[in-house]
Amino acid sequence: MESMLKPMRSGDQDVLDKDASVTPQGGVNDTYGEDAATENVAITPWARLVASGLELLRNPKYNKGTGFTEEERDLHYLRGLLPPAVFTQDLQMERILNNLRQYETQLEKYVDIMDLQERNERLFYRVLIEHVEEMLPIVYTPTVGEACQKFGSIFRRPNGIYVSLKDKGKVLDILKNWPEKDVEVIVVTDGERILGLGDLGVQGMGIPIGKLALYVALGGIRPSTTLPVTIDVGTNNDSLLKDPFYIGLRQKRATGQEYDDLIHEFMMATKQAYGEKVLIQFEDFANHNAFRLLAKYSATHLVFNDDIQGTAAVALAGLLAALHLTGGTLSDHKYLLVGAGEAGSGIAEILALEISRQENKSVDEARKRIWLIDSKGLVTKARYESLQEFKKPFAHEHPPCSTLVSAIKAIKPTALIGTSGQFGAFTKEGLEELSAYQDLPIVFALSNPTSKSECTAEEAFLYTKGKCLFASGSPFPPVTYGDKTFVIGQSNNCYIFPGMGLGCVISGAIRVHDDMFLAAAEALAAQIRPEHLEKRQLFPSLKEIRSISAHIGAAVAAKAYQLGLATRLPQPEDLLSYAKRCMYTPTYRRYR
Ligand SMILES: O=C([O-])CC(=O)C(=O)O
Ligand SMILES: [Mg+2]
Repeated sequence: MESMLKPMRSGDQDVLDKDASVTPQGGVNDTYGEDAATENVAITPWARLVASGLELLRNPKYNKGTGFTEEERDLHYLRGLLPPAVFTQDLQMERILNNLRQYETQLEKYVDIMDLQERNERLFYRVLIEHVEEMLPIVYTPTVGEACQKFGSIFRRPNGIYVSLKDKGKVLDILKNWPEKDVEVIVVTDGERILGLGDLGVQGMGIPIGKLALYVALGGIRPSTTLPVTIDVGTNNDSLLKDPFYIGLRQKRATGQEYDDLIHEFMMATKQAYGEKVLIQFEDFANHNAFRLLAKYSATHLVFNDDIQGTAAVALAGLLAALHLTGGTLSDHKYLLVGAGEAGSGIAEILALEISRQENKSVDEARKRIWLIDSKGLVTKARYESLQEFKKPFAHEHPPCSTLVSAIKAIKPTALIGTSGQFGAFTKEGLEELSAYQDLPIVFALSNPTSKSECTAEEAFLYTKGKCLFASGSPFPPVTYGDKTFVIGQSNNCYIFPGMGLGCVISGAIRVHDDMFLAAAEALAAQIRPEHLEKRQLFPSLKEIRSISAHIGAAVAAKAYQLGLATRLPQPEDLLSYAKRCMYTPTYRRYR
């Protein structure tokens, strides 16, 4: 009795440590080893504090600036730290937009609006959500491309996690430095193929930041659960290596085992830190890594590659919408994909899969409608041995064609889909040829940003004499040809990934299945109405994107449940209304 009451002396701890039956082991969720730690093991004293005063104003997650009410100013030690006026969020938004519209360049607008994200997160998302068509070209494609090119010069406050070769063996520790422990969506790049702009090294970070801003604004994912990551293994971009303001490792890209080891450590650390259900979106990796990493980690992680699968699903949705105007089915068309990288082969594969489902035939049979042309010409059987794996299934028997025009003449495609990253690849001659033998040729110029588009919207309508069904990856204004004005649908994966993320999160999916992308594409295509088709608009307006994302999220979640990949049980009865209810809204909360 007496011994039980004796206070423990420090020496006793050593006795306890030696006795496995009483040494604390930590629970299953003791990711950071805090519970398992003994007196001899160091841990970090993480703490959560209630912010007040100036700290509250400097905390973007909670700051409301002039939006704090009189009562909140008293309660939270803010009185005197703010000018006397109290603004509504509406008025604050108007002020932000007024300022933004004064800037002459898009890059200035980018810097200004991203600064707002660092000051007042809710106001930032309110502006994005309510002015999505105006804001997307700034925070996202095309301006984000320029922002990445100049990321070192415009760098102000860091956002997200940078994992570099210097951090080998410490990636889990790095994740612990991120203040949020409940992470649901990660977008990760290694910066090697940023849009169509090539290797921008660590400066590719603008892309994960931009994509995740869209996950929140367009897909309703909670901002605190998003994590942008850039893995810096060096860059082969000589001008960046010479740029004094470059913010990454100043070395050539690591490859092989060294590269694979760092990626693997990161992938393992994410699971350890955030569990099985964290969604990881691979973004803007170069071809030679993109396909490999996707194949490798699809089996063990909740991952997808946006440039392969997201772009493919959005293009498929555009093609399904186009059928309303051309008539017939997907298998009545013949597709020529210009550029056979991630997007090109992703589109080819999803198309083949959808055709095989619709027509009840084999995927191989369906692939016969689909042709690829790359920098070496038409992908044919004769080139089989030298082709990269992902192109081989589309190598058909055919005499060689070295130019696009000769391929169009020979194949006579009804849909021409560009993912080449080559500005001007769709020439006047090519488009004229394409429209010579059909009434409504489908022309998708998907390369980003605008400076890499295969043709402009105007060129597409001009050279096809107003016949084409056009969509582009980057935004274009409406085009008037003759007495008709056409609205240009943006075939950009931003229609798909936010809803995909929402669907995964609300269902607690543990793997991404191709059928979830088919479901997403069909859900997007179902949003097309006669008023869109009248203007030959193959994608609904981005103004409706939150509702569209909810539909996509519900369709993706339904598929995840159907496939047994969902863990959030029981399944909600009405997935659409559940998806809507789960979406983040940026109105201010009242603080007590
Ligand atoms: O970011 C975009 O606009 C679409 C995309 O994934 C890319 O072009 O790599
Ligand atoms: Mg991309």
